[in-house]
Amino acid sequence: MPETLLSQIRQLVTVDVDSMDPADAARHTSPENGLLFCDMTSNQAILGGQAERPENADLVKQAIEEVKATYKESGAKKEGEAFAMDVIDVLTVLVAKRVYPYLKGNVHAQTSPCAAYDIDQTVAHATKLVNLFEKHGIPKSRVCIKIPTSAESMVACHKLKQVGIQTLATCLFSVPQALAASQANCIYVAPYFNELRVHFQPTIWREYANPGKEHPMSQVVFDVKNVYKKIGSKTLVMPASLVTCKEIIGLVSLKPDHITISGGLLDKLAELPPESAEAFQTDLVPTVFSESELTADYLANDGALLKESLAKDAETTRKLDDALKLFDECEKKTKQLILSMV
Ligand SMILES: O=C[C@H](O)COP(=O)(O)O
Repeated sequence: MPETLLSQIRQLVTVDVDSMDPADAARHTSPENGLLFCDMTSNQAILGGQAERPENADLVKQAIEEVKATYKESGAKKEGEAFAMDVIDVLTVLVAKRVYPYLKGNVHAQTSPCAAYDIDQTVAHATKLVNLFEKHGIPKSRVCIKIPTSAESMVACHKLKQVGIQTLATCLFSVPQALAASQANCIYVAPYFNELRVHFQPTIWREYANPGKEHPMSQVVFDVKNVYKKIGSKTLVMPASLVTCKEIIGLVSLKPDHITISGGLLDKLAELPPESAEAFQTDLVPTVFSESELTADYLANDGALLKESLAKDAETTRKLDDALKLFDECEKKTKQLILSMV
């Protein structure tokens, strides 16, 4: 019998840590007993939070020195924002490396929001990140690159698969995005249960008495799972952007493959008793999609069909664009911090 809500949830779904803080990972694992998280997810907001912590100043300085040393070797002469971006990439690896011992799966790193609507830039940034992880001893097979689910990005994921780079389609709010991600052979999709802004502006977060049934994203997650089953997709569903334990219980009732949970919510789950089996059952009914919707090629012509679907879906487009804007603000803030430390 599980002793806590967290241990119960771990029996029902693969739990990942949505944090780059090794203390969060350490509190809920026991490497000597084989209790580990599967993956560690991250994004520009999570990395920025780590970069700002005074106790991580030495890590930022280490990243700065490493980039300067590589410039010396190669003769590169980047300054300002371009230099700061190189430092962010190294810092991402150094920070992720501290959580790696608590994982049996992948470390995740997100491509720059600036690249989100450009196929070549996304491919280049993802490749650069994987190479940096390998340089620091984390093999390609244990790295997953998180890429926001625009049409261009999904074409990039398809290209990255050809060179053995694992990807996750993040900031996902619709079934067509999930179909495109599956066609791109992403290993995961991350439907955002709440739009990213709720973490920056908590007053816009809306509470539902029964999130697993009433929250509009529950139906999307449920439909993605069912559609994937129908088409025999290998892409795994890893919901993200959770605010409460109640949301997590509701999501687990939809039987996702994974769920990524922040340090604060892991702590709360570990303090709560297990729930009844009924709490993890759903009475949602899958939406019916036509054969042509399921088999259409979303990636052809640089993702033309996904572009069309996003153009018709104002809500998904707004949430995706807003997440990219917030990630961009976080990335810019981290760049300023780095430049102030040079
Ligand atoms: O910013 C926090 C949200 O949980 C987003 O999740 P993520 O790390 O999968 O992007």
